[in-house]
Amino acid sequence: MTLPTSPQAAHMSPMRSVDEHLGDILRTVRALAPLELELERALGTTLAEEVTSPVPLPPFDNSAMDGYAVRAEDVADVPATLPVVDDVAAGDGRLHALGPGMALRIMTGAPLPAGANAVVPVEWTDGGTARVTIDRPVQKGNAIRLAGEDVRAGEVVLTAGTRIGPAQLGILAGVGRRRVLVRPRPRVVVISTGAELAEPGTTLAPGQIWESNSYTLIAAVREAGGEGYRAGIVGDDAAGFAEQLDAQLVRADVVITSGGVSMGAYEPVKEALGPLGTVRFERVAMQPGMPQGFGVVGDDQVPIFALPGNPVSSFVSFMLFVRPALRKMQGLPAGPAETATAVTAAPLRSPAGKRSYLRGKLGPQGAVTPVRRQGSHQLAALAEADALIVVPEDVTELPEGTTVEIIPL
Ligand SMILES: Nc1nc2c(c(=O)[nH]1)N[C@H]1C(S)=C(S)[C@@H](COP(=O)(O)OP(=O)(O)OC[C@H]3O[C@@H](n4cnc5c(N)ncnc54)[C@H](O)[C@@H]3O)O[C@H]1N2
Ligand code: MOO
Repeated sequence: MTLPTSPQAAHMSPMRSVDEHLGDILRTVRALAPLELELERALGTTLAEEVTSPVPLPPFDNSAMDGYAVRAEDVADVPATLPVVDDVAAGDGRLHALGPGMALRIMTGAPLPAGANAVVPVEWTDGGTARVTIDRPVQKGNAIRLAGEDVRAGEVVLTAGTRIGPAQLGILAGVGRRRVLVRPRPRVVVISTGAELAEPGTTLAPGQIWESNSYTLIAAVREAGGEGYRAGIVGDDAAGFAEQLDAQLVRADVVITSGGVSMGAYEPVKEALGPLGTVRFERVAMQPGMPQGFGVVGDDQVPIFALPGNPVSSFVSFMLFVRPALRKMQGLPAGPAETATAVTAAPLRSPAGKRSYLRGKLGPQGAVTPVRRQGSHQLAALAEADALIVVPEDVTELPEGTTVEIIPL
């Protein structure tokens, strides 16, 4: 049997910067076409229209409390006893009018009767049903919610590009909408490659490890607003990978692969995608995550991210490159991962010529401590971290007490 040969390191092109690679990606991906969805399905999507209210909100003047609708003038001298002429409950569609010297029992949300200018909370009265004695005077307008004081008719309540969360769904329903035009959540298929990978929950055979990247990546996809699908494990065979990719393309807006992109003899992703000419494999000047592939595949030109297999590398690559792409597809502002600043609580080292994303733990007073294990395979250390510490390409050593950029996780 002839073993496949490794590509020759001598012919490698220079590394691209993180910013150049992200630039290529953001120039390639497009916002997904808008789609009308029922409200029940719209959580987490991004609005693709401006939403206005067809009516004022509240639509009519109404009571903010359970109590009695009165004219404030009639209860200026207390105690005041007034006849209770009727009851108005929320949802009462009758036209009520209040004459001088009278009171109407009224509930929260009920329409304010014509002629009334204040509501006395029941707690300030004897609670009478035929006659009521009121112990405290009220100001005009007390406990009244005026029509339009939340939203005027025709007013914009949500602008295009707004991410729909629970409160946004509430106002959509509140202005009477059943359906809404949104950019959908991108459907992202994750394919893990590697002959050594076994499903978690199974017994490990010699040479095997449990597959973890797809779980991390799918969770990260969900947090970034997408729908993640795990396509399972493909071995180190390029034909098997190509077949799986083909089968998955029908349901994917984006494909992420992990593994099979470095310099080994068995690199199925590189082998299958390289010849297509639409996916570039490059070395990006970063640590971890140096080997990266990106391009488009299939008739629909589906963006594909071929991420390195090391667990920390694939996660960091997701945060730097895939997340901004998913944001752009959702019509959200997309650019480099957002950073904050922190002060190092220990000295740091970083390779020359590469931007490092060290795993760190945030502490009190804006301090960040690098976690003890910084290997690309050290997944437990990643799980301990809550920030990536960014060390620029030209910096190799940082003393304790240096202000650094961090990417909160
Ligand atoms: N001669 C060279 N070797 C390597 C280079 C290089 O430049 N020259 N780069 C190294 C770097 S950096 C990285 S990162 C890795 C990337 O490798 P691949 O993307 O080809 O990934 P694999 O070789 O398949 O796997 C790497 C590592 O990660 C483990 N792995 C893979 N997939 C999973 C998964 N789904 N769940 C958990 N763990 C996974 C795999 O077992 C390997 O240990 O290449 C270096 N080598
Ligand atoms: O660049 Mo690889 O991503 O460290 O281990």
